[in-house]
Amino acid sequence: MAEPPVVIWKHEVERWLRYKELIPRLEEALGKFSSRDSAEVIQPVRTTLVLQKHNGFMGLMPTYMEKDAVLCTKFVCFYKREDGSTLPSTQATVVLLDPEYGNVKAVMDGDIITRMRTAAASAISARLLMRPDAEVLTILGTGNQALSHYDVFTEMFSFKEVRVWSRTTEGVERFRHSVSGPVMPYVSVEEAVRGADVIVTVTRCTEPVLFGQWVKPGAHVAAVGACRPDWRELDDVLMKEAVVYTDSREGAMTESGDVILSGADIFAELGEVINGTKPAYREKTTVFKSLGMGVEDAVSAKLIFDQWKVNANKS
Ligand SMILES: NC(=O)C1=CN([C@@H]2O[C@H](COP(=O)(O)OP(=O)(O)OC[C@H]3O[C@@H](n4cnc5c(N)ncnc54)[C@H](O)[C@@H]3O)[C@@H](O)[C@H]2O)C=CC1
Ligand SMILES: O=C([O-])C1=[NH+]CCC1
Repeated sequence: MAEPPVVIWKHEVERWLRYKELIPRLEEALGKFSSRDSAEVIQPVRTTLVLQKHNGFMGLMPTYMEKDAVLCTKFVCFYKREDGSTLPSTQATVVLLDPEYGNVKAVMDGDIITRMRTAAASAISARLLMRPDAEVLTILGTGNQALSHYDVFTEMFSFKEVRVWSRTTEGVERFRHSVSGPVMPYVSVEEAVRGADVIVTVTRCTEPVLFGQWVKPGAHVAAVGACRPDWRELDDVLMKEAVVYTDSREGAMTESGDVILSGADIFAELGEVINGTKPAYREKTTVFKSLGMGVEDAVSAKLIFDQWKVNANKS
């Protein structure tokens, strides 16, 4: 008989999920996804329900990795919050199942998973697409994703300068006091991004906040927010001038306002660069349009569950 499911809450997810182990697994999973081999990864574009009354959405993100025996789904609710709202803008739960029996093995907090795997995917994009001599990183936004992106980008790379922008002085000050290293605060987007080699956009904007005319030629942009077909973070100039990479073509063509409304071409998936089937144009201006994929949650959940099991058996 199947064991009852375990519940792995936030503090345990924080304990067992580490960028050092997550990044190589994520990179491998992105490559498997882009190989379109159904024995490696089956992951449809997420199903999204509109929560009209609450100005939000629920995404259901199932993934099956036959060879790795991983069956997983995430439920993620995300909202277009009013300014000043204290309600969370994203909440997620991850469910790991046994693919043979169909029983639930674990229910996990999905917030930390979402923060870390999203930041890790952006860091992989930067490792592949930024210029090797990149010195200046700018983060637009100061919320949860901004914090996880700061952590992994400063852990993986040695930027000489890290800048952060928020619409308010309080936002940048809060961010400055939450991170463990140096950061230069900005309240003008243009000043924050002029001369930057890498720009991360992690806002809840629905209209463009980053304009191509401010972006240094050859810069790399990891665009993480704007995950609805009518939401934008980047303007048409940037989308059309840059070489556009994404996590999933189907996902981007269905959900990304930056791709759909600008009419920009998608050059490649990150997994195709990892697999060596598409080039990384480091010397050109590049955009990685991230929507988030179930396979990223699945490899994170397996990593956490395996570590949890080893350690539960010890005690
Ligand atoms: N690509 C992916 O895999 C994922 C994308 N996301 C998206 O990333 C974005 C950030 O997520 P979190 O950091 O969790 O949200 P958050 O609510 O913690 O932070 C959002 C940030 O955007 C700022 N902001 C809000 N409205 C704005 C506006 N109109 N103009 C400029 N800045 C504005 C807020 O002040 C805050 O700094 C959201 O759009 C979310 O949907 C979240 C999870 C995964
Ligand atoms: O992949 C993900 O979890 C999300 N993408 C956009 C909002 C949440």
